[in-house]
Amino acid sequence: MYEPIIEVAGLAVDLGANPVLRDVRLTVSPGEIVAVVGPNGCGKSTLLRCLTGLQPATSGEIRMFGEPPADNARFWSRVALLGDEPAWYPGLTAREHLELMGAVHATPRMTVDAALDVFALTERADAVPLNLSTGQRQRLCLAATLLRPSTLLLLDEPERGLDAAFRSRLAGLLGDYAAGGGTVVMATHDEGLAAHARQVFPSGVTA
Ligand SMILES: Nc1ncnc2c1ncn2[C@@H]1O[C@H](COP(=O)(O)OP(=O)(O)OP(=O)(O)O)[C@@H](O)[C@H]1O
Repeated sequence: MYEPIIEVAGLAVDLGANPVLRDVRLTVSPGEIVAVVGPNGCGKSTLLRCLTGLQPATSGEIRMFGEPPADNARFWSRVALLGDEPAWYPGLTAREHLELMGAVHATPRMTVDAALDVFALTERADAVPLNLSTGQRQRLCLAATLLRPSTLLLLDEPERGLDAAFRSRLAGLLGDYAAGGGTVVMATHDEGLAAHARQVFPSGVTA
């Protein structure tokens, strides 16, 4: 049976007096990779926040896995979010941050050593995040997001700080995730990442 993971209809969001989103329509099926694209300020991050339930809609309907998004354990057991850079735990190394992620999830998608390898952090595993470069910190964020079990990735500008080679590698990693049955929705300015995805504008118009 056809069961979309995400259904958005008539979504409108006002932030203060600012009409940010109007009449957004979006349907996402399992295994899809969707890139939310468009210029700065067009509402990409706002749409992603609405999908998590962290941003209330002014009007319209959002269904995630068939029900309204809810900030609860059941929702977050299926959804892995990459948003802004997180607050880091003082004194914990890159490896220890990943070990924490592995420890709180019964079935991580990969081992810590594999995540360090995939995200090219093995040589810097014993550094604290604040002593990593911007791109290395972003790779650590991505490693933590991909290590935890999920069926839906919501990624806000996953390319932030990454060099061209790693952006290309990321496209492959997201393709592998989708090939394994996962679904990806990302806001991105990266044409390479978007080229591997179905592109939508926050206005709901398909590219
Ligand atoms: N708290 C707020 N009050 C009023 N307007 C806001 C608020 N937060 C964001 N906005 C505005 O909402 C609009 C959409 O912002 P959003 O971050 O969703 O855009 P975006 O498409 O993700 O942009 P970018 O490509 O720069 O990341 C912008 O015009 C922004 O200035």
